Amino acid sequence: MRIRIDGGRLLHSQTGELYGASVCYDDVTGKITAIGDETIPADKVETLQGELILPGFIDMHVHLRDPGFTAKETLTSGLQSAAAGGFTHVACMPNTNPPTDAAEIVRDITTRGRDVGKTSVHPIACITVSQKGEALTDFAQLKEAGAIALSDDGKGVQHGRRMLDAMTRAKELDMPIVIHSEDETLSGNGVLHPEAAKRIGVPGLLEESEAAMIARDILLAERTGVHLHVCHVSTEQSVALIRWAKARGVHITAEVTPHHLLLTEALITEDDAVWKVNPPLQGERDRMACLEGFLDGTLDMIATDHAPHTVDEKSRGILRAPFGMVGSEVAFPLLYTYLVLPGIVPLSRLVEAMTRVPATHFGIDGGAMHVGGTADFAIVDLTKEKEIDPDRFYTRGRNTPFAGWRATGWTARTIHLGREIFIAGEERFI
Ligand SMILES: NC(=O)N[C@@H](CC(=O)O)C(=O)O
Ligand SMILES: [Zn+2]
Ligand SMILES: [Zn+2]
Repeated sequence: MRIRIDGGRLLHSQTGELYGASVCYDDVTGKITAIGDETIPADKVETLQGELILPGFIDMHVHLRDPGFTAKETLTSGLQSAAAGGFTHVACMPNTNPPTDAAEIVRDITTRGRDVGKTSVHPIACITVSQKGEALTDFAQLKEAGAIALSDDGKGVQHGRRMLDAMTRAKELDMPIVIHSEDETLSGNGVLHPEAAKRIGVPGLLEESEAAMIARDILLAERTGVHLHVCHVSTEQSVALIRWAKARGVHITAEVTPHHLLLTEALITEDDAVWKVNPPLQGERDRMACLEGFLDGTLDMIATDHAPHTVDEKSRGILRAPFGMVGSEVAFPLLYTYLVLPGIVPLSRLVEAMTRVPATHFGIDGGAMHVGGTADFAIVDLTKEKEIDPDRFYTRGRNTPFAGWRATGWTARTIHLGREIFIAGEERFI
């Protein structure tokens, strides 16, 4: 059946302007069949009230916690949460139990993810067996099973020579190495930015631990030619190093999270683990450098680092609670409301960083709107403003410091491969 959506607004990929247009797609082939006006023939017509029809969002960094930590999240709840945030593709990190270090685990996530019938999931497999930082996993088998990239996210690969071996092998197989940059000899048992740590009375986590590791891996990426992707960049020094690496022609990409673009350590005035995230919220100078890096393309894409934990775990105080914040459902509304509306970031930059850019760098079929392309849409309502209420989340996680913030730009509907995977207000099935 050919379905035509009238009354929506599209973002012009060249000019960055919004314009009214009708989009027609086939719900059997899952392809866009026409972009034009209300005269395009169709079997069914739906009419919007000026909502944006954006390409489905792509998030290269989520934690779905399945297998092993299903009290925090399941494939079902995590992918439903992603769909509710307008995402049609997510890449999930391997710090599950068991960790994604073997082909059968990659296949299990892919198969069960497909069965959920929501957002597509692309497993990122471990660099080292059990994420122990020692023996390398079998990259060829992991790739063959469908792993999109390799990472030990949650911790960094501490041993330099082993990372060099990993990059050499990954380059041969044309697989990206995705790094959680943390030199543990510097970060130690730190939990917050040193300033905030002093206020709360917990150990500080040195900002330098991030850039130190990025510097090492840039050098190794230059030597090996691997595609190096840097997770959740948070400091001014890291941005400067990545900018330098790009100028040298190193094959490097980087992501920044909504929380590192919007929050700083100065907000942490009481011992509430809702603020605890790795890398930690940094200083205002770091936040501004991330913003600048995001605007000039040094930080290529937005990734949420959606990291759900249980209410119980997050009630243990900053020292004892696990690191992490949820992100899938609030990413676009927060960035739209607090960066695009005040004129800090152009809408076109935000949208490309959540669509075309990750699609291009990771070879995902999506991220653009053109005839013959995949019918993947985030239909976004810019008129409805509401308060962020974690109790209404689709994710099992409630851990967000943005609770109570007002935002607009909520996803009204998400369409993936021509099928509706989310309608605002739909029932949660967890
Ligand atoms: N970001 C976090 O604070 N936590 C992540 C781990 C990670 O992304 O490094 C988690 O798995 O909970
Ligand atoms: Zn990480
Ligand atoms: Zn992560």
